[in-house]
Amino acid sequence: MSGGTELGKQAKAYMDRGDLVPDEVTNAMVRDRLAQQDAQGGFLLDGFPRNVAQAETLNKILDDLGERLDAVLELKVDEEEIVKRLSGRRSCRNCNNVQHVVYDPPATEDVCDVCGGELFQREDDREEVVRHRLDVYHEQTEPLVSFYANEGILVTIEATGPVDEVTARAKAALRNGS
Ligand SMILES: Nc1ncnc2c1ncn2[C@@H]1O[C@H](COP(=O)(O)OP(=O)(O)O)[C@@H](O)[C@H]1O
Ligand SMILES: [Zn+2]
Repeated sequence: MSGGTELGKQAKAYMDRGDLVPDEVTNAMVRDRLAQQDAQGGFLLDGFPRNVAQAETLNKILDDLGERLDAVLELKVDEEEIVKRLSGRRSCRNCNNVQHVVYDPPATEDVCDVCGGELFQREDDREEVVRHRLDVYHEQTEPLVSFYANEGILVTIEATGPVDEVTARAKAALRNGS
């Protein structure tokens, strides 16, 4: 979410607290993005929808475009593992590379392996905020599991383990639709 605009500043305040940005903001972004040329041959949405209202809006947007979702992928991970992954994440101020203090430690502490820029911890990756994001998930996002199961397009995988294994599991599950 880039800097200066009033809307950007408002959104950042929600994000830093670990709350969802208001639906008007995200819905408009998704509507605009899906209308662009390169989305016509297919698209993958990551982190949207995050609540039932967004899911209903998404169905309307897709109806208007004459499209529909083929699959919704649910990644299941133990909660304490999620806390470890996010609270140990470090992002580069310069090139947006993402590393992890334990799982992908930089050669020099707090220095990006890719560009030598400074690694920092996102405000919302602080442990207290991660735990709040999990509460928000259970309250607002988890209902989408049954929403999409009812639509018959939910695909669930266990997302614990090495990145390449989880990637392989996701690809296989999306091919088989189960
Ligand atoms: N669909 C959405 N609706 C509302 N806010 C969102 C949505 N997606 C992302 N955000 C905002 O952006 C923040 C960070 O997004 P998130 O997907 O958790 O980041 P990451 O995938 O990098 O961990 C969220 O906590 C929330 O404030
Ligand atoms: Zn970098």
